[in-house]
Order: sequence, then C-alpha cells, then structure tokens
Amino acid sequence: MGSRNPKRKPLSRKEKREQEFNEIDNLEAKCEELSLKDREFVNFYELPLSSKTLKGLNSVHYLEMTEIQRKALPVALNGRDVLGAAKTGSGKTLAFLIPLIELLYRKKWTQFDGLGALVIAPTRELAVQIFEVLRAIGRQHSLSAGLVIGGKNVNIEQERISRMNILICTPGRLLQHMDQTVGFDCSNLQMLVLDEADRILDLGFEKTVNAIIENLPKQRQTLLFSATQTKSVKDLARLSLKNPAYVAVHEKSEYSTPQRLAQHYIICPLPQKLDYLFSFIKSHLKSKVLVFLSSCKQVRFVFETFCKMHPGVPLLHLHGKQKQTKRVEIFNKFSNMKCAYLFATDIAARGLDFPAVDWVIQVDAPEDAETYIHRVGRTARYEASGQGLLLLLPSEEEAMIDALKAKKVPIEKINVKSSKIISIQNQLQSLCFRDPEIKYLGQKAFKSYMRSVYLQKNKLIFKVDELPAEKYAESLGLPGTPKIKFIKKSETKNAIRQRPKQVSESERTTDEEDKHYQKLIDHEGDKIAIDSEDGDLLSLKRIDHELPDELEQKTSEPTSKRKLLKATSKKLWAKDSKKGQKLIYDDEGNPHQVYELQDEREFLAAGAPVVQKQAFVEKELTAMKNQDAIDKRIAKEKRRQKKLKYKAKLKAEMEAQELGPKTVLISPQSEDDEYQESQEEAVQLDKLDDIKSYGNKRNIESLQSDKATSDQEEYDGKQVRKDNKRAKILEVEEPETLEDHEKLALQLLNGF
Ligand SMILES: Nc1ncnc2c1ncn2[C@@H]1O[C@H](COP(=O)(O)OP(=O)(O)OP(=O)(O)O)[C@@H](O)[C@H]1O
Repeated sequence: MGSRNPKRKPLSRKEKREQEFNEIDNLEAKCEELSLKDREFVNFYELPLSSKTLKGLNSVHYLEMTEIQRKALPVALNGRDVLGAAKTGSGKTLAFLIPLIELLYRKKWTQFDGLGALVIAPTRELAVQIFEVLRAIGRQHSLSAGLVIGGKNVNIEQERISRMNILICTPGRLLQHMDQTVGFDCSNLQMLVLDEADRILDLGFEKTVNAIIENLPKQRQTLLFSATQTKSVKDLARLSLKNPAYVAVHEKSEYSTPQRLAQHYIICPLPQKLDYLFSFIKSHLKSKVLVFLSSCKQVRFVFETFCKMHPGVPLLHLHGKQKQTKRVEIFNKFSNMKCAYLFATDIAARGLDFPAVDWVIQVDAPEDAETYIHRVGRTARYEASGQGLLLLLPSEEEAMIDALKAKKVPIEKINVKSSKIISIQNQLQSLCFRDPEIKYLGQKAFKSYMRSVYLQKNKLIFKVDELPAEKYAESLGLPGTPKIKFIKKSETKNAIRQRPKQVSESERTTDEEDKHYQKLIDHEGDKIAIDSEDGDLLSLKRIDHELPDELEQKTSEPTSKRKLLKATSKKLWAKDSKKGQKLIYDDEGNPHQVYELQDEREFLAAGAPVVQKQAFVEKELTAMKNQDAIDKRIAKEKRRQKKLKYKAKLKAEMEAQELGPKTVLISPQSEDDEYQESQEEAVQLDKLDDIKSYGNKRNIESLQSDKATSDQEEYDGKQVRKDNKRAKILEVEEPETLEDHEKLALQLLNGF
C-alpha cells in the first residue's frame, strides 16, 4: 500500500519571512560570485534569481535567455553599471527589468522605503509597454509600481507617486513631479535605468535629463540600454557612471540589424511618393504594415485622404498631437490586428513591440542611420522575420545609402515597374476641391514636409533647394503651391521675444517629432519661419529652451505703465493696429479689392453712362441667352443618350428572357436630377428582374405600387408623394425612332 502524501501544514508568516530571508542571503552571495564566474548561462533558472521572479517569467513563457540577456544579466545582478547595446527586438527590456526587481527584492524593499528604482523612456507608448512587461514578470512580488507619463491627470499621480517603489516615466512628467509634488522623494533611489539611452541623452532632452539627475543620489546602480548605444564620455560623465560594463552583443556581427530582416530601398520622385505608397497598399492588402512619415501633418493628410479612397484594408494613425487615451487605443488596436496599416511619426520608431509586423515602410527618409535602424526594427523582432522598404528621393540616395552602409545596414536597391504604379493625383485633387478641410490639411502637410527637410542637420542628404515644390503640391491635390519663406535667425528675434519663457505642462510633449525639430534647430545657424495663415513660425515648445536674458527682460518688464496697459489690453492693441482688408481672388488667383473703381477718364471716354449701361445689359443678355441655349442642348443630348442606353439594356434583358411583348415601365421623375434618375433606373431594373420571373401585368402593377410606397418612404417631400399618388402605368410598344420618343414624351406631358 502506497502511503498518501501527508498534507503539508501551511507556513506561518514568521516561517515564510525566515524562508525569504534565507533565500535572499543565498542570492546575495551568489550574485557577488557572479563577477568571478566566466560561465555562459542559457536559461533564466540558472541565474541567481528569486523564486518569485522565476515564477513570473515562467507565467509568460520566458525560459531561455536571449543573447543580450545572457550577457547583461550576470553583470547587472552583480551590481555593476551597464551600457547595453543589442539589435532591435533582441530582448533588452528583460535585461534591465529583471535586475531592477531583484535588487529591490534583495534589499527587502517595502512600501516604507519609498522610491527604489526609476526607468526613463523617451515616449509614452514605450513607457506603457515597459510597465506592462514589469507587471507581467513582477506579479509575484509585493512591490508597488507606477506609470508617470504626460497626458494623464497630474493630481491623481501626485496623490500616489510618493507611495511607489518603482516608477516608469517619460522625462518631462517626471521632472514636473520633482518640481511640484510635495513629498516626492528620490533620495533613497537604488537604480536608474534609461531605455533608448542615446535618445534620452541627446540634445532634445538634455536640460530635462540634467535636472532629473541633479535630484538623484549619486550612490546608485545605473543601466543604459539601446540598439544604438551612446559611447560618449560626456554622456557617461553626466550620469556619473562608475566603471561601467559595456555589453554590446552584436557589435562584432556583420550587420547591425536583425538577421531575418530583408531591407530594400527604391528611388521615388517626391511628387510620386503617395502614388507609390497607395500602390503598395493595394498590392499588400493582407499585411500588417507600419508606415513612417516625417510629421503629424503628413500623417494626418495621408490617413484622412487614404481613408476616403477606401484601399480595402484597415488604416490607423498615431502621432504626438493625439490625446493620450486615443494613442493608447490605437497602439492596442494595431497590436491586436492581423492586417492593417499604421501611419505614424517617429513616436513609434523606438522600442515599440507591435506583434507580427510584416513590413516597415519609411515614406519620408529618417533623419539619420540610427533612426532608420530603430524604425525598421519594428519588424523582424525576436525570432520573427520581416521586411523594410525605404523610399528615397534621387537627391537623397547617395548620402543616405553611404550613411546606412557605414552603420552596417544591408540594404539593396530595387526597381519598381512604372506600369504597376497607380496615380492618385486626380483623386487627391478632387478630395481637396470638395473638402476644404482636406485642402487645408494638404497645405499643412506640404509646409511641414518642406520645413522638416529644411531643418535636417545632414545637408548632404536633405537638400531643400532640389525639391520640386510645385509638382509636389500638385501631387497632393493642392490648387496652388503654398508659400514658404525661410528667414534668417535675426529676423525671427521679434517672434522669439513674444514667446513666454515657460510653457505649460500641456504643451510639453514627448513627441519625437517636436523634439526632433528642436534638436535640429540647436544645430542650425538659421531658423525657419513659415509664411502661413496662422503665423506658423517654427517655435520652440520645449521647456528646456530659454530665452537669452536680455530678450527676456525686454519682454517681461515694460518701461512705463502706459506700455504695460497697452501690452495687456487687447482692445488698445486692436485700436492701434491696422484694419484688415477684404480681398477677392479671381480665377487666376490674383487678389482684387471688393470694390474696384474704374479710372474716371477711361469711363467718360467710353460714352454717356446711360448708353454704356444699355450696352452692358444687352451684352450680358446675349451672353446669357447663348449660354442657356448651350446648356439646353447639352441637357437634351444627355437625356437622349441616357434613354438610348436604358432602352438598349432593357431590350437585351428582355430578349435574353424572351418575355413576349416589349414593355417599358416609366414612372414620373425629375429629369434634371441625374442622381435620382440613376437611382430610380436601378430600382426599376431590379424590379423588372422580378417582373420577368412572374411575367404578367398584375405583377407589374403591384410592383409599381410597391415602388410608390418605397419612394414615399425615401423622399418625404410633399411633391414626391403627390406624384406618386398620380403614378400610372403606361404600356407602349417600345419606341424605335426619335418620333416614337417624342410621341411618348407628349403623351406623358399631357397626362397620357
Ligand atoms: N527570453 C525571451 N524569450 C522569449 N521571448 C523573448 C525573450 N526576451 C524577449 N522576448 C520577446 O522579444 C520581443 C522583443 O523584446 P524587447 O521589446 O525587449 O526588445 P528590445 O531589444 O528592447 O527592442 P528595441 O531595441 O526595439 O527596443 C518581445 O516580444 C519579447 O516578448
């Protein structure tokens, strides 16, 4: 007889704590030994990890480590600072989250110890994603974790933030809490992680990140991870790294991008970019594709117009000007879709782990090779394969390809059969013509594209002077080329002066795009101003751009009370400023005053006013009559063509069915309304199909009354109802000649 397993007595709280403390002592010793070992670990359980973390990893099926995890985890668990670099999609997130959880666990961190670890990510989406991974693998631990990103209610965050042990945040919002939230204390911080470290340490975030670091204790462990890692000594000094371990697993590999990623580029003239993109979509309807464009406005224009052209696949768009809830919704939606196109700015370029993306298309060239690598890395993640396609203008090809080759990106040129390209220019033109909002979006997209090219740092790739501006505007469907004016830095001083030094939190954005411009401006000697209706001067949004002291004083301290009053009173300002002028534009786009007076001498020379008036009236009358006659002829011809077409169709159908006597069913309708005509014609043809199957007059009558009823439901105008009541059936031999038609028309006019 086998003895039954005696039921184990559950451990008391004290016993549990003792067991945990034993485990921790054991782990501490093993982690210290890690520096001595030169052993390759393969599975997570081989590392000195807590049973809680191992359970968490197991629950999401992470068993075997990826290369970066194998190399970075032992070093980080040993307590050293780490500079981790590995290809996109190679599992860097776990390489910093596991040491973070383990460190706090080994230090027996409790809610009373406050903030123990900080993870900083460049975009909100990436922060959300990291938070989700942390939640998944850390669920067995009793540590509290919070997500601190812009676009959420700051007050709610303020209430909770001081209770958190781990924070995942974007730089702007974190600094805001450091400045404003009472009781937010970082003095006990044990670990700082920068994901996409090179991005966080670059110029766009420089001042914010410096200010954050000033608030952190120097005694801490720091981990930096990115696919394109910084090695700048200056950057490392800023972070006070101590003897960091540089773990770059793919540095020696032949290529810097994933092995299963096939990368191609095509040369595409600027005015044909959207044709190429649309043609690609039409021929890849069963794919999941991420499309990168250079600005929010580009994204919006392409998204709105392509939606209206119904390509036959779901379209989504993601950019920094959307509300946070919308951004999260789109992120989740695209993640869960099998076939869809997501048009996005560079906010989607780094770190995001959308599952199973088949293609990444870069419609607008990336600012540099690093950005290319991050964008294209949204596909072929972990063990999956994927494809990348880059569209380059002829002027961009040489320098961009050189830059990519220098960064070990294997990219091949392919040619596209011009016969396969669908031109959408006419459709865009008609959309812009019909919908002023689309036209407005198009103008904005045009300007923002030109602006982004102008602002690019690498002038060997981006040559604004070589862009075919007019043709590009035409290709977007715009009726004319929007005016753009590039002005020198000195000319923008006034505009700068008028900007307040600080911007509100709602204006602060982690939007890659804005920072990207920001960064570029810092590099540029010149600034750019766009001559747009909303005074779209390229202004600096970010808080870390200060005005020179001198300028600041001029704006903030008016020299007299009168000036102060004037500066703050809209009424006084409006009184002194010039009144606006109303202009009318002719067909050629030339502006005219609303009332333009003829030169008096010319007017008198043309004869007496009464005679002139008479001549004018006669001239206009003749013109009207002529035009009227032309219109009538056209309308008549249209009606005739339509009748002939309808008759031929009917005849063919009758013959096919051998329905006996030829019958034409006519109902009263307005001949002017083409749309209604065609609708009713379609209805009649449908009904006739039914008639044919019954084949007798009674059915025809009942169908006619059916039609009257459905017409009444559809058009609720009185006249239509009246007409329908009067509707009769007219059976005639099919008219063969023009006389027959006229006779039939007369009968109809005379009420049969
Ligand atoms: N050990 C593992 N076993 C199985 N899958 C893993 C493992 N580690 C990571 N992954 C998966 O690999 C994918 C990419 O991981 P992750 O997002 O961490 O990559 P990354 O290196 O940070 O990429 P990027 O450079 O683009 O930010 C994720 O879907 C993740 O679930």
